[in-house]
Amino acid sequence: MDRIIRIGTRDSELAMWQAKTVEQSLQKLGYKTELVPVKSTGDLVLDKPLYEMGITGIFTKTLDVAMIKKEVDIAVHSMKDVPTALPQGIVQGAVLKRANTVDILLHKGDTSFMSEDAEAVVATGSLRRKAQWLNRFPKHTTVDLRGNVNTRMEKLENSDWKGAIFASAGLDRIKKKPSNFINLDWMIPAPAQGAMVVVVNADDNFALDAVAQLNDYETEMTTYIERQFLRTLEGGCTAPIGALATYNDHDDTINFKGVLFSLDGKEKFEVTKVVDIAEWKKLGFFAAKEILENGGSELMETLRQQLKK
Ligand SMILES: NCc1[nH]cc(CCC(=O)O)c1CC(=O)O
Repeated sequence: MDRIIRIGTRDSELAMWQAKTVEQSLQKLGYKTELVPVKSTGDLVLDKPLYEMGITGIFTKTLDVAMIKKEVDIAVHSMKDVPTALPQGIVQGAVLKRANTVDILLHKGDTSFMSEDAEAVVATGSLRRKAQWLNRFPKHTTVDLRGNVNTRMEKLENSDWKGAIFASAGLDRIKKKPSNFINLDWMIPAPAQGAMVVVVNADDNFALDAVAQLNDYETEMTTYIERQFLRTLEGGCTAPIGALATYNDHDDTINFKGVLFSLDGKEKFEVTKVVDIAEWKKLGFFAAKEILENGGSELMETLRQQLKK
């Protein structure tokens, strides 16, 4: 146990909280650790929408390089920011027990704009959130909002927008969730939202053994289903896709809901499934196939054209 496990992390408040949580768990198991904060391009490049940069791995790229160069031994990520295909030589070591998966709207006290016929401006940098918001509130407009959680809250404060959309988990973790929020329980979260993943160099058995002890099997399974759905649909583009799988322990089943939207939110494909736990390995694949075979593949092709750089 003498080796020090170097934990790579982005340097935002949320990322640091997540990495420290992993660090504490490893220390409790008796491991020596060191935190290595790294600035990532996701924080640095803020003048262009993320999807225009053509990389899904915008948040993870810098840490991937640090891993491959063996500057760090493991890295902690918000799992929803991690591309479905990991770089060669890097493997998933553990998925931590999932937190709240819901998206929330932060507002400024007045929520009367949340009606069918009101006009309002709501901020989000996510295509998935934008499409689902416009699907529900067709008369609203959305504006792009990026940066880490803290920056986005500040921008909302200094704007005339009615509200902005966040993942509850991010604000809960850094204890910055204000009282003026609404749970968007109708919005389907990003695949793996609310889950943290620890990635490890594939040839590092010491770190693999250490990290494996942090894995939560239920979260590993449900995020696998959601990311398989995403991977089967996406073909390498950041489309408006949501997915949520939950496990019911009373009858040993999985509930799954997956959605695909057009950018303006007007077109919507949805699949809902309840299956026996024995069928979990292919659930995401079959759900995606169902959408693709019912018109979803045409929409995916349109999205690929629209999002192409
Ligand atoms: N894309 C940024 C990001 N990545 C992970 C989280 C929060 C934690 C999570 O969703 O797991 C956030 C912030 C947000 O979406 O508001």
